[in-house]
Amino acid sequence: MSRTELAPDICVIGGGSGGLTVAAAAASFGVDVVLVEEGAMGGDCLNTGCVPSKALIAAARHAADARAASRFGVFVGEPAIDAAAVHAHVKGAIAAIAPHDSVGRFESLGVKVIQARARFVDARTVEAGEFRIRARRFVLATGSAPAIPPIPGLVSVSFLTNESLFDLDEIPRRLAIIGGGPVGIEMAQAFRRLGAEVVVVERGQALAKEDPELAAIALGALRREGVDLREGADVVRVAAGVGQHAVDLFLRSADGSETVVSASHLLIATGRTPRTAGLGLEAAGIDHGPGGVMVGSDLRTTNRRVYAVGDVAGGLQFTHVAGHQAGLVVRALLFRLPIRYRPEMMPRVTYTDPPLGQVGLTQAEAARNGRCEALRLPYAALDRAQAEDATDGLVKLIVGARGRILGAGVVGDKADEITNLFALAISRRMRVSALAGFVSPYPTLGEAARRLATLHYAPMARRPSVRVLLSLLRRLG
Ligand SMILES: Cc1cc2nc3c(=O)[nH]c(=O)nc-3n(C[C@H](O)[C@H](O)[C@H](O)COP(=O)(O)OP(=O)(O)OC[C@H]3O[C@@H](n4cnc5c(N)ncnc54)[C@H](O)[C@@H]3O)c2cc1C
Ligand SMILES: NC(=O)c1ccc[n+]([C@@H]2O[C@H](COP(=O)([O-])OP(=O)(O)OC[C@H]3O[C@@H](n4cnc5c(N)ncnc54)[C@H](O)[C@@H]3O)[C@@H](O)[C@H]2O)c1
Repeated sequence: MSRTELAPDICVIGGGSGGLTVAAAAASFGVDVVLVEEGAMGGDCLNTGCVPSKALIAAARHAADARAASRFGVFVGEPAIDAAAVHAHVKGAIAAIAPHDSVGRFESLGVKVIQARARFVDARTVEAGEFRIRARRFVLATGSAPAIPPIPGLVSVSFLTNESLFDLDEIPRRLAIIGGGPVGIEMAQAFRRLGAEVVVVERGQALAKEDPELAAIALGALRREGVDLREGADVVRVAAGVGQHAVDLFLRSADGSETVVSASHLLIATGRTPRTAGLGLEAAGIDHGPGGVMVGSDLRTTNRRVYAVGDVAGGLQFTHVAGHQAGLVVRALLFRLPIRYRPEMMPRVTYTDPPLGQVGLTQAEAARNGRCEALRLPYAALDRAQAEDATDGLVKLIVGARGRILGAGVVGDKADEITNLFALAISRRMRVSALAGFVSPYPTLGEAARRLATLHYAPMARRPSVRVLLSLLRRLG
């Protein structure tokens, strides 16, 4: 097959959160960019990840709010759930954002978009459809796919992943979820609120990457809402069920006891596999392993012409991380500025209700690195939380030597938004004095930041030297 030769400045492989950011930013400076995308523009986040999951969570929150309204003296009764309308809302959210990520928009920015599968044929050439692309630099942003665990019997039953879940236009009668990470836990609460019975089977601890004290509050809320969360349980076998039960899960707990969980639907949420297969990475001299493409803190692969960003580069798998890495790569490609990706600065939020946000080090991580102070403020101490009857929450601030803010974690109402404030503090390497010195509007939940900073200084007020100084000043009149 004779191919059309292209020689752009930059070739981006993958049109998801990472790839689109690189392409749009580089094109906005007039750089010649080719973008290759084999599937839907927008990648996982828009089509099968963040956007549909958050749209479903929003619908579910309205159902939960209706149920909880009686606490405030407002009686609306048990909400009726119209599954088709919920599905339409989810698809509507995707459709509203899709034009921003579309081929048309990128072409209008000056990007040449090739809709085909890309594959390296040598260290500086990629083939995609009818094109042969020899670019000055390549950016690999092919994302990740759901990891399917090797559970006996799984291949012979039908199951959902994030790639098929949002096409459901019914609410499962009984949903079993394997995996208690952010995907499993967010979806468990959403489907439970929309009327499904939900069982989550997690072989270790649910939300294990989070501060256990904060995770316990989010998971407690799920359990109170009726999610059957089974931690420390191994799925030893899966088989087709009978009658209403499409699937049976055979579980073994840590104590050796065995149980069977039957469900109408099964969701696999056991992590991700970087999309590296079929990319010709060997031909290009790009080292990779099960965790993804190997990159240094400069985001360069073992082929100096090729950078990798987002899920395919392993590490933290979030849209904002892919976008941030993309921005760093653009700075390097266009302005030759050095890159130093700092994962410790990256915030994350699990969108449970209450949500759980974290940035910087958790208390346990900080303690491993040396002495630190963990300041804690329960939501019950915040007037706004009392007014909202949203006292189920906790804010933690981890402070290191000379008052340096090392980390912060929030679980509670609007923790997702409050995390932004702490992300700024960490990214600017602020000290706790910066949080003590700003005025926060009353009554807000974000006031917690200033209140925690005040707690840091409280012991100082009890120091004898401070008392002596105060009495001296008093005597001066
Ligand atoms: C259910 C779910 C919910 C999530 N919620 C959140 C959230 O709330 N917040 C958050 O920050 N993150 C969330 N994430 C994670 C987030 O979706 C990913 O981290 C993000 O999409 C990664 O972006 P990316 O650019 O690396 O990959 P992707 O967005 O997956 O894009 C990769 C693109 O590359 C294309 N591609 C792959 N191989 C080739 C090839 N050979 N040739 C051409 N094109 C190719 C793919 O078709 C795809 O479009 C969620 C993930 C899931 C599964
Ligand atoms: N709010 C957000 O930002 C958000 C939401 C969803 C997903 N994500 C991203 O997507 C990534 C993938 O999420 P995820 O939840 O699929 O993966 P994950 O790796 O975070 O969690 C998977 C869980 O499945 C468990 N597991 C694995 N195999 C199992 C088995 N055979 N039986 C029982 N349990 C098993 C693991 O112990 C783990 O707790 C996350 O790392 C996150 O970065 C982010």
